[in-house]
Amino acid sequence: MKKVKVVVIGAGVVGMSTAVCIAEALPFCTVTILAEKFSPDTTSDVAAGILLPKEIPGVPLERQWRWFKGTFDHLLAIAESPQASEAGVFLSSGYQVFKEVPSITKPYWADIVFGFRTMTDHEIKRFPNHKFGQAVTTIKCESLRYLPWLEKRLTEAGGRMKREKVTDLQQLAHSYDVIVNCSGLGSCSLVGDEQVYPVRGQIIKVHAPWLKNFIRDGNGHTYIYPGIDCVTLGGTRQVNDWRLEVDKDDSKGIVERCSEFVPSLRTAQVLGEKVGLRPGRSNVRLEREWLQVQDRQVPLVHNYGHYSWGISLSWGTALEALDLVRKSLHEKPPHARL
Ligand SMILES: Cc1cc2nc3c(=O)[nH]c(=O)nc-3n(C[C@H](O)[C@H](O)[C@H](O)COP(=O)(O)OP(=O)(O)OC[C@H]3O[C@@H](n4cnc5c(N)ncnc54)[C@H](O)[C@@H]3O)c2cc1C
Ligand SMILES: O=C([O-])CC(=O)C(=O)O
Repeated sequence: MKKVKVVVIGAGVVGMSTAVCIAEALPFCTVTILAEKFSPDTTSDVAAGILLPKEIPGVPLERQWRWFKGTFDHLLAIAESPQASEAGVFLSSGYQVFKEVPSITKPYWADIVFGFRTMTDHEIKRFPNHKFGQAVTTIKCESLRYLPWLEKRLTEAGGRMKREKVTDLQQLAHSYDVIVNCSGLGSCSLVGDEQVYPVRGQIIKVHAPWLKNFIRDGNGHTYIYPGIDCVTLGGTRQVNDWRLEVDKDDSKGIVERCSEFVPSLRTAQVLGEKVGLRPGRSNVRLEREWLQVQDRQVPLVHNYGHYSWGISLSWGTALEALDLVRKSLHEKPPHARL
């Protein structure tokens, strides 16, 4: 039987997860990833990798719940397997603290993570500038390990990877039966989506093995995430800022703010600094359209615009993209139904 040719554009956490989901679930498909950049050079490689999303306005909560649940359960199974260390996935406990009591005190994912609770007065006293906090055990997924591990899994499932910048979807549709667009920020030029914009984020990796629990300021500007090889300090959220160079003033600000939480960080050895451009969008675009190519219509599934929550929602959104691909193979295109 002739195999169905699927191409996935993008090799960040969204593209890799989507490609693995399709290749493993639909063995009658050959899956090819085309990407301009692979690990360790994607935005996903810069991510701290904590699973702690915020509500995305305009997306039904039940759908967000599914995206997060799908990701959490998938990564939990890895965290509890002998592959956890190679894949860079582990349980991580800590606090999210707020200067003012937030409007949502119990997020939609409270029943998915472990041990979610409001911090006690005794605990919050450790953070004198903060009034309210949440204690939680969630998952940390380190892309620098996780992406190469997913690449291996994709190859084992028969998938292929090729470095290539895609500029013309029509052209691509001549060679493939299904196109899946996971190009993140690249979607602003690839599909002309004017709703996509960069949100620059800078982080610092430090040697501070004495820190075991994470601390995140509820506004998402300051965070301390202990990881496997180092502690990630962040961050910045600069809207429409395309600079990929490290900004020394940003670094100073990050150390300053993190040291207010943990003074010993002031003298921690710096191991590296990184910048990533988050694919900003008011909501994730996860839908299917049909591309008219001469006399046929090719399904084009979009899965991009994950902003600050790409790791947190990666597997769940990949599962939904897989559903759209599966449906497209059974449905007749609207044009053919006439
Ligand atoms: C500092 C920082 C910290 C973060 N921390 C977290 C966190 O703790 N938890 C969390 O959930 N999220 C976090 N994020 C957000 C997360 O990194 C993003 O949401 C996620 O990386 C988006 O993944 P992606 O695969 O869509 O995009 P990317 O990783 O940017 O991948 C896009 C892929 O598409 C390819 N591409 C683009 N255009 C084209 C084209 N025309 N042709 C071919 N290939 C193309 C690129 O080369 C790349 O391979 C953080 C982000 C930053 C910057
Ligand atoms: O906000 C966080 O905790 C980490 C993150 O997702 C980001 O910087 O985008």
